[in-house]
Amino acid sequence: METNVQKRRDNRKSLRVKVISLGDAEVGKSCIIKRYCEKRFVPKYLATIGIDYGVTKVQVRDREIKVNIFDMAGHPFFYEGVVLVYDVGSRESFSALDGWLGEMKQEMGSQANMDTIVFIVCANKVDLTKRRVVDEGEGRLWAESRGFHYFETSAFFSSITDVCDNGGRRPTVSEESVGFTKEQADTVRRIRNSKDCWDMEEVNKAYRKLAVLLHPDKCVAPGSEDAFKAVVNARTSLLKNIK
Ligand SMILES: Nc1nc2c(ncn2[C@@H]2O[C@H](COP(=O)(O)OP(=O)(O)OP(=O)(O)O)[C@@H](O)[C@H]2O)c(=O)[nH]1
Repeated sequence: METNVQKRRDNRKSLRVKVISLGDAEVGKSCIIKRYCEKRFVPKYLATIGIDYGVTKVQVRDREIKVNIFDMAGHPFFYEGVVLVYDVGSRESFSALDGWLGEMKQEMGSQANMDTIVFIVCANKVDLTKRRVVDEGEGRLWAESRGFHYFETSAFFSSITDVCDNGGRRPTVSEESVGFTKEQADTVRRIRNSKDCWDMEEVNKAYRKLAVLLHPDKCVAPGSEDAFKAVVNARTSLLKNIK
């Protein structure tokens, strides 16, 4: 028979964490959870109607962690982890992540301490390479500039069983910890999203500053190489037009 001391010791070792998944419809949240919890892929689409759709146990060092995964479903209780999912073939689902974060903050209320929550971003459906429209650099930059962990996932060929190994407090975002500055991240985003022709005056003024900021020798922010090339190309084409 188990003694009380033994029971207390087991309780101390066993932790329960609550995780929610957020993201647009059909990005693959249920499939990721099913795969993680049941180590199998369920290729059927069923619109999520319940709230509790995944329970699993993981061992992290000497601790057993019971992971309960819920969908959003409007239940304002405290979460230790949030899995933000988007479909790499849908820019809309990527752009929607800010809205999901905002909705979550609103739901948690003013006492919410977001710093104690571990955020995981799953760029899902990476197996469908031909329809991919959000590349790794862009997704990683969005996640890492907020101190979130980033994973490329596919319910077909990978799992996110590493997620709980990163448990504990969410790393605070500092320029030292992510390796790039906020200014560098904002500039990479601005340039990569720019569809307009460059204004010559802006380029002439900004080229030197941008080149210093984004040069691959100086900037390790994901996507910075593309951003640097875009700056160089813009300058080159402007110079051609002037000649
Ligand atoms: N190719 C591919 N298809 C996937 C992947 N993950 C999910 N799917 C498909 O995407 C569709 C939606 O998946 P779900 O897991 O139901 O999506 P959901 O985000 O839970 O959707 P809601 O319940 O509406 O919120 C299904 O038809 C899945 O078979 C993936 O990694 N690759």
